[in-house]
Amino acid sequence: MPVGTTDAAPYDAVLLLSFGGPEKPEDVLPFLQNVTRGRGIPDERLKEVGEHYYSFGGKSPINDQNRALLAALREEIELPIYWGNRNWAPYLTDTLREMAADGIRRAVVIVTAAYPSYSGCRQYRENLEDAARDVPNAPRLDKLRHYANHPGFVGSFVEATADALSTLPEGSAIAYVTHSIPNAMNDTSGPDGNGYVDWHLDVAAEIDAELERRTGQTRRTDLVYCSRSGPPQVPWLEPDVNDHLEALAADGAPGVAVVPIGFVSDHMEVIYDLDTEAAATAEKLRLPMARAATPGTDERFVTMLRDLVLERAAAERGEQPDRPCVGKLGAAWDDCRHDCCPPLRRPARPSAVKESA
Ligand SMILES: CC1=C(CCC(=O)O)c2cc3nc(cc4[nH]c(cc5[nH]c(cc1n2)c(C)c5CCC(=O)O)c(CCC(=O)O)c4C)C(CCC(=O)O)=C3C
Ligand SMILES: [Fe+2]
Repeated sequence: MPVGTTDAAPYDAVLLLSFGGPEKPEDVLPFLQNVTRGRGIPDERLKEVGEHYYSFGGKSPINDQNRALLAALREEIELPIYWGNRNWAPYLTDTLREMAADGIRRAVVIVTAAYPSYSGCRQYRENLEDAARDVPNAPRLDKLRHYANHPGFVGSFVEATADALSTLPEGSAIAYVTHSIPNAMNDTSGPDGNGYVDWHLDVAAEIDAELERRTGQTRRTDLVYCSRSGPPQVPWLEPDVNDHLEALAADGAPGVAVVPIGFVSDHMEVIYDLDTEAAATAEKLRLPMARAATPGTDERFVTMLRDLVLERAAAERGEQPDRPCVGKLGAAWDDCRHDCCPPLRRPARPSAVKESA
């Protein structure tokens, strides 16, 4: 049954908030400027990342992924669902303006990033604040809890990993992959620090455990990283997926399932850094590799998002909803603390979404 307007009270809309990406070659440079403004990314790295986009015709997959997710969500949720991005059209400010014009007073925000960190959480909230400041009568906004350890998200990756392994030789390894971030950013991720790595390790352990329950087999599994950026002297989370493939090949691994648990859909990092670059590394090493699917519009993922909207609505009405989660970390907080996931080089700014003290 689709979620009706009564179940979702006090919300009168949903906002899908994403990163955004270029649609055509002329968009690539202005997009990269939006993303990296004031972040000290070396020109070399920007040129390189620009080439990743040009090699796909200047078009990122992320916007079409979000259009597909919107269509799937609209089948499940009867409230109006809006879409806005941090770094490309439809820009968040325009979306909030449209919501205000439509008379939306209070919306629940789905972010297409599942884990705590400045890049995946507070940066989205700061951009909401910046956008809301420019919009008279902007709606009140609540962001869903981090959902990486929700059974819907983990379940989707369990199936995808099982599918990938089924195409590989017996005894193949699993490489869980996420976006690298500066070590210093991980140090302050989540309310107690190290949240980015801890959450990924917990999700990986749950997928491992479920696959072991199903098959009775254990195998080598690791958490590794892609898409490192920033100046070379700044330490980022390692090992890089390509170095890891070298290590697996040297150890005689019969194959590897590459499982992008850090990504909710096929972003550029997935189709370039994994499907293009890492796949070429594996080929060179003659290491059989299969990349597991991302959640995208998988039914478990879409149903999870619907359930999280209902859960949050119930909590805001003062009820005590069930908060499904797997792993050892427990369900995430609804409202982030004002001091969690701070920016690296300046104090935390106010955020448009509710925070706890
Ligand atoms: C943790 C994390 C996620 C996952 C959470 C989430 O999904 O938000 C993520 C997602 C994404 N990152 C993306 C693209 C880029 N990220 C960059 C740069 C950076 N990412 C960082 C971290 C993350 N990024 C960081 C610490 C930087 C350094 C600069 C800075 O501190 O901000 C750069 C600049 C060039 C470069 O430096 O590589 C680009 C172009 C796209 C769009 C892809 C598409 O088009 O499909 C998506 C979904
Ligand atoms: Fe990024």
